[in-house]
Amino acid sequence: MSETSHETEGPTGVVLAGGYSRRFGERDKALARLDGRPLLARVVARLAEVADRVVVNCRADQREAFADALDSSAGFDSAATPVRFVADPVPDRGPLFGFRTALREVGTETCALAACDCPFLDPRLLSDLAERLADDPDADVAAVRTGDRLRPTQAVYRTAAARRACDALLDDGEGRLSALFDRLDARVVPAEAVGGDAARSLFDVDTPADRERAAEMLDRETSAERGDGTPREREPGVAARR
Ligand SMILES: Nc1nc2c(ncn2[C@@H]2O[C@H](COP(=O)(O)OP(=O)(O)OP(=O)(O)O)[C@@H](O)[C@H]2O)c(=O)[nH]1
Repeated sequence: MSETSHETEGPTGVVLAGGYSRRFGERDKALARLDGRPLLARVVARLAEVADRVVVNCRADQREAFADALDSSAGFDSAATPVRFVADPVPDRGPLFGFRTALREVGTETCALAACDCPFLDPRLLSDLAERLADDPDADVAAVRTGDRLRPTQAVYRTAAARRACDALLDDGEGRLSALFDRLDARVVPAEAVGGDAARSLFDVDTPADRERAAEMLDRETSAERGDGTPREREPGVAARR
């Protein structure tokens, strides 16, 4: 590992959470609970395993409920990993706009981007990507490829390059996060080769049925764990609260 300061400084975690959860229905999926804990709290706690600080990008009207959700069930040490909220100046402009908003609050050379709806986000995947990015000075982002699809969330970016790319894309009227790969040099890692469990990590909750599926995934694991006496799922490296 290089001794240079930018490579020893951890990435900032960025959570996109400003969507309207339309497929989820009446409720904000970021606050939907899985085994008693809001999805947002699960994602922030997992990001805190690899990030020294976390920026949560959301709408102004979500902020209070999100702060309450993290206070009551964060499952991580908020003194060790400070969380800042940054609200989109205009709501509903899409995740790329949200990422640009969040990037304004990022002071580290790199950042790890995640969506709020991936309750099984795997810190091992992000730390693997962070290492690969540090090892490749020509790359702007290290990202997972599943099949022929590059994944813009659960990717680690060089902050300055990501800012420039967001600005240029938004100026061109582009709103898709995946368009970042048109502008950035990506170090691409196939899902089969990346650290951690990529399929599980990338599982996202869009609908109530997805939340049920996530609950079943947890239950199945719990039953399997009971067989060998291992305790119920907890955030990696963090003692279970509640
Ligand atoms: N800041 C911001 N984040 C967004 C916006 N739209 C989506 N996101 C976030 O981007 C991530 C992926 O988006 P989706 O899974 O489509 O979430 P969503 O837009 O809330 O859900 P649907 O309304 O069902 O599409 C989620 O973490 C969202 O919170 C937006 O307009 N602004």
